Amino acid sequence: MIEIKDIVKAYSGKVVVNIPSLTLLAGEAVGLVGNNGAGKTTLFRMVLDLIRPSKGEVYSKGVNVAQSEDWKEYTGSHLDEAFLIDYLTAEEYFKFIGDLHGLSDGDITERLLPFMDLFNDEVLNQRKYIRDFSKGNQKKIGIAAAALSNPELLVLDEPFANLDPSSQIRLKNLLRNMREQKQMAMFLSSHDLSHVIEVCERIVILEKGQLVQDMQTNENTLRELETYFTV
Ligand SMILES: Nc1ncnc2c1ncn2[C@@H]1O[C@H](COP(=O)(O)OP(=O)(O)OP(=O)(O)O)[C@@H](O)[C@H]1O
Repeated sequence: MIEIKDIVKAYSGKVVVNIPSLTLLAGEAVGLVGNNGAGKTTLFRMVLDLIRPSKGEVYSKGVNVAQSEDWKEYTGSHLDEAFLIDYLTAEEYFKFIGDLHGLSDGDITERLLPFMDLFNDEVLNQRKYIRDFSKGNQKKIGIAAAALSNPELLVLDEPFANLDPSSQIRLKNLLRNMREQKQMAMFLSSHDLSHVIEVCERIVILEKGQLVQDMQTNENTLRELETYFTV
């Protein structure tokens, strides 16, 4: 589904991402972990063509993301609050995103149903603009909007950050359900090792821009990651 070929991103001559090769299969959930500044967000930004690599290419279903808009049809993403529209209510924003994908109001309502537990009565019918929501609730809005089109690929940067413990568990279960029911491929970054392992069948570790490990998750993965990050 996604093929990263020999990408390098450098700022002022300093290389911040350098990945010779990384492939995500259709329906596969890959968790990206790594310490602050490892290059996770920069990698996502290149996958979503928000920034261009200094060298190399990202292909989505065999097409260079920098040379086509086709991938936008089947890719949902939420990296940060800049993806939201501050001056809309949550409902207006979902309608805006729904319209982009040709969804009716009924479709939108139906597709938001699985998010109701996560929303915890704090997202819909609040009569306030997105800019006035808490960081955690803004994140919930962004994730729901990213998933609204039932994308084949969902890219989320630190989806568990800023969420309270109950919301983290609800989100984890929601992501697992979306994977199972819709065979949605996912590319998620997280500093929460246990949650990301529970959602993803494969974990990739980035360190200083380099891919240092690529592993299938199993019952030992959490211990292995904790050992890796214990320095
Ligand atoms: N526009 C930019 N100009 C200069 N340096 C940048 C820019 N964007 C990112 N960087 C640098 O690239 C490196 C990787 O940053 P990035 O945000 O991708 O890391 P990250 O793994 O997402 O970190 P975190 O876990 O803290 O969110 C950092 O050293 C960062 O300072």
